[in-house]
Amino acid sequence: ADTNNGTVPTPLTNYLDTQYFGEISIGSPAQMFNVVFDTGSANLWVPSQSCSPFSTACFTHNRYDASKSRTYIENGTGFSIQYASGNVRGFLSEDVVVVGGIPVVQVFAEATALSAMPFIFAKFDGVLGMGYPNAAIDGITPVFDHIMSQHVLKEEVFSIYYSRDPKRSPGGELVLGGTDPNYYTGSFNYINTRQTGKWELTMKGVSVGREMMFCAEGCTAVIDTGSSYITGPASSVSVLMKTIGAQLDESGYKVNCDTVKTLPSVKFLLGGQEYSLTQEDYILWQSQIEGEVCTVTFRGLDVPPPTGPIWILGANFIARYYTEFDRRNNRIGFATAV
Ligand SMILES: CCN(C(=O)c1cnc(C)nc1NCc1ccco1)[C@H]1CCCNC1
Repeated sequence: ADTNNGTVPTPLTNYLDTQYFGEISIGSPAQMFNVVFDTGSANLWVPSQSCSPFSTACFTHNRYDASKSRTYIENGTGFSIQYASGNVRGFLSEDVVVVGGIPVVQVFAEATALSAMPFIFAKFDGVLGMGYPNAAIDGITPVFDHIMSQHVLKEEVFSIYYSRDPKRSPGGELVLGGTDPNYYTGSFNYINTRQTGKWELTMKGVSVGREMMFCAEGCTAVIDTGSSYITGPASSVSVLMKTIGAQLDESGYKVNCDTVKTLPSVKFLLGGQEYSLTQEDYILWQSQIEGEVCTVTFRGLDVPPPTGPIWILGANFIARYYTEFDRRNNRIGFATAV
């Protein structure tokens, strides 16, 4: 692919500040899919033409049809991925996948069963894992690793911009091979990833206002471009929510919209820098039939040891801090998003 100076931008769609996805193609002729570029996982899956009609989540999305692709290569190995929020089952296939105009021959999963929760709410069809190879199920080489081995990228990095304003276009941007100065200001602060071969950092504390309330002894922060919210250990998040006067209901933590302007900043101490989120950044203000609803974009999630306890910094964090994922130096860079 003729990549302009070795960096390749892909525009992303922003759905309600909670889902960001971009278009890829699989097969010849091209079959188009909307996928989440997800640093929290390392496999590519899309719904399959052969999914059961009873799998509503599968049926309501674009589906890959191997019989219509002349570059399809059969594999058939079983596949199953388990997220905290749901699961995906299917089988492996191989075909030409094009991301940002760069073609790779890729082993991916055709999903034949998608759990209704949460995928009936997905505006995207599938997930393109941007994680490290050792996080990939079935030992499959991830898409970005195939792209790196083509030596078409200026740098072995990729960057993510998520817009905060649903009306703003583009809703976001993935850059393969570099960063896009149009979407950040100032310089990057870099933090080395832990040796785990995952996009995770050591966090030195979480403060509310001026008080450090959590993770003072150090904890793990996963930078997950595929998660909408920030999650932390349920006990910590419930204390944090009590501090800001949020109530938990069936669809998450809510605050009275009148109190939003008085809410404190929440700060994450990473690599000697404090990354602050103001109420602007962590409150999702939605006008619904019953009036204004203000959702706090934090969720409690207990990840069992040895992986957990962890904090997951998702889209609401990335929307504030433009993020560069550096595979060459195994580090993550943050700059203030514009
Ligand atoms: C994609 C699966 N994920 C979701 O959190 C998720 C689930 N279900 C829906 C409907 N949306 C999700 N993410 C929307 C989104 C897009 C970009 C930012 O957030 C996570 C699972 C763990 C690894 N990381 C990804």
